[in-house]
Amino acid sequence: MSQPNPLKRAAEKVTEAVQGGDTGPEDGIPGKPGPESPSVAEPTEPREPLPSKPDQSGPETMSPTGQPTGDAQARVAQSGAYLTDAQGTRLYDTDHSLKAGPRGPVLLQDHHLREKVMHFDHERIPERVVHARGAAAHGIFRSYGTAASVTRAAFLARDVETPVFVRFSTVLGSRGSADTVRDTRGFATKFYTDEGVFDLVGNNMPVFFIQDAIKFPDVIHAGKPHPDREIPQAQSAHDTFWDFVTLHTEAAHHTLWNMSDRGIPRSYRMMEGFGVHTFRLVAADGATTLVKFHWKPKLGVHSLVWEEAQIASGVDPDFHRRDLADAIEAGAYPEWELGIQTFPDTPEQTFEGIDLLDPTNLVPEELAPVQPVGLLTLNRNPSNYFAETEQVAFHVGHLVPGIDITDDPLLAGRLFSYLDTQITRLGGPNFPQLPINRPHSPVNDMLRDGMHQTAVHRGVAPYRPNSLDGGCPFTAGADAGAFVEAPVRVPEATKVREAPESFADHFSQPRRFWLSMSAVEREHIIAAYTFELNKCYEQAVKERALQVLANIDAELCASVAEGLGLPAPKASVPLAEVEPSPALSQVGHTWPADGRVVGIVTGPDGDLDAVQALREAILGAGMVPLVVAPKGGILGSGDAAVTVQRTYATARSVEFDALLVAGPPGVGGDAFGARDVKARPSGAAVAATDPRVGLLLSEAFRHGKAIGAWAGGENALDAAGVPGDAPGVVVAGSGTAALEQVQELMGSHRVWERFIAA
Ligand code: HEM
Repeated sequence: MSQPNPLKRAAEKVTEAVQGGDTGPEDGIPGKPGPESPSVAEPTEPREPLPSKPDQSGPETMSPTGQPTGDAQARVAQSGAYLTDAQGTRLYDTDHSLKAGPRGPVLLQDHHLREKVMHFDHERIPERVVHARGAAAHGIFRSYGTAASVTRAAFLARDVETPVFVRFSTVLGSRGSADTVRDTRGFATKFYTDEGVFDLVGNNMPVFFIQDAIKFPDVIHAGKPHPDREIPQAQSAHDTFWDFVTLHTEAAHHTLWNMSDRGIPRSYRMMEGFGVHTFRLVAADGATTLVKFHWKPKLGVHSLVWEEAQIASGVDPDFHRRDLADAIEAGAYPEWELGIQTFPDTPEQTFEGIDLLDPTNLVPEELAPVQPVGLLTLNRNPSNYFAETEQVAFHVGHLVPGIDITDDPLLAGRLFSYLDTQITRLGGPNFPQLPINRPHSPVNDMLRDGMHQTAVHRGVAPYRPNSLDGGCPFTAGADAGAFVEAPVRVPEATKVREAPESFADHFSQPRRFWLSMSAVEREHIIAAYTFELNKCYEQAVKERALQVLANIDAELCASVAEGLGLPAPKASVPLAEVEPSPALSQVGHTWPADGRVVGIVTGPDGDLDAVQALREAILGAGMVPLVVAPKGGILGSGDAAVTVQRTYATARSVEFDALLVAGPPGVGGDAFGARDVKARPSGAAVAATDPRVGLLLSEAFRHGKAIGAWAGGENALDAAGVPGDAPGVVVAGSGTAALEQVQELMGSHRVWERFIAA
């Protein structure tokens, strides 16, 4: 990555987060006046402002046109040295209700109690009906100008910088569900352009379950917990999900993506994003081009393995949220290139036989290369989760001149759904006035009043034309920067409730995806189907699922059938002849190790000088070192002192991309703190290894992580049953030599040879 080495504070920061080292802000609230308080006529409390944390600046007031005024008075209204009630009256006590004597009943007249509890009672708003669980960040999008020939969108002209807000999410789970469940991930970007807000509301998969939005309530009903017991949470491994996706075989492609490693990303920072639908770009001269949007992560596309995802759901349900926030706070800003695949805007709207209006289709990059058009950098965490991440309102209808829609029937329903749901979720129609949703370009609408109106509109004639308010604002043509719909011809047709014939092929695209996978990715897919279908109770659902798989690939079907203990059916349609698309596989590419997490496992008697040198080397390489020791605190003293970030009890393999095992100064020393374990096992080799370290190492080995050891650290490998000569296991003469080899191994993300299928 291009930032200066950013990770100096990462390790300490992570420690603070885990160990609760951050004691939080001071409240700056003055104490209640003592008995000798002077009379009200002589205020003697300090007049100079005390430090006020957290920043409670109120929202800025809005101009009549809905713009922030920057009015300092209004912002000060919710800050300052003194705690006040909502009306700005200073409080002397907020811990005791007003009572008739200390042991007496609480008085109804306690207006402060009522206000405080009333507000608390209404703190929650409905969670999103889908994508409820999410994490977000602010950033900048800088365009390369390479799209300027096909779109007149000003933010895509050369070297334009546009502020953005990006929210990542899971789809099925509730707001408090775990991050690492198997699911599609949302990847929604709000561009605050000079021409208005553009939202690219995409996913980390390029295809969708259904072809028509009218089925969206159905597919979500099927995926959400069962309505009787409200289980399972954030899971597709249940009967109703599989019932739906096997009855609606158009879902076969997206389901296959969900069962692949894409369903369990390693990090939001390491996910691709897709606009899914085909959009239409409009150039300055009015020429139109069909286009699909792609986000390509600079750190590469990486996934967890299923066991890691399951462990993380328990040991750190906030795994992805924490990863994103920590990386940004440490200055390791995640980056993605925005790219476009372009297609001629023909009346058929197909490309190489692929129907571009069918959102269950992707176009292989080998047929239409992704052309980079700009760089997204996320560089600031939100300061308030509710105000920003929860209240942000994305909408596929937030378009700017130069970007238009197509007749994809799934997109049509979305154009209705987002605004509609936000009226309930955000409590009325004025949510565009919330700070996170405000455009950065001037707003001069004629929308008035309504719940939570914060603008103080002036004038008497909110209609156009008028002759009272100085005439009326101009409406602009395309040449003056207006959004003008591309004048696309609508075919003459009869009204029907039907899908086009070209939407009927549900299996050739999933077959291409399957054939494009490496052996190890196929093994993961088979395991995922087998796991999920074994969680279903209904035999008929399992049998139908096998029929869908038979129509994709015989080997896939036979392997899953074997795991289910059922016979494999024959395909009921001819299997399509398709060319694999190597770009779809995550294996076989080499990626930078930037931002990766390397665990250094040591004990109190470990080679601390080497550990210290290793930390520096890891930081210098743009990665994050985390020292793992028997307990928290500081190991050693003086120059060799090493801060511990993870203890043996808290470290699990999922958190690390690689492990380095520090040897003791003298081989045979008690480097791994077995003394801390009550049930210490006997036997010389085992005695040197804490069983929790054994678990960490054996997990890391199973998960395909690169592992290095030096100066006796290999004893711990032996004790954990990790063969020193296995692929991706390095025993070196020094910590830095081990790191060098481990770093190279990390380029391919995992040691794929360790997986059975490889
Ligand atoms: C290509 C298909 C789709 C994609 C890529 C997609 C993506 C997303 C994303 C990323 C979000 C979360 C936005 C956020 O972070 O706030 C979201 C929310 C939502 N989506 Fe979709 N979605 C798709 C299809 C649909 C369809 C067909 C409908 C309805 C007909 C729909 C309705 C919704 C609703 C109601 C929300 C909640 C919005 C809110 O409460 O603010 N989506 N979708």
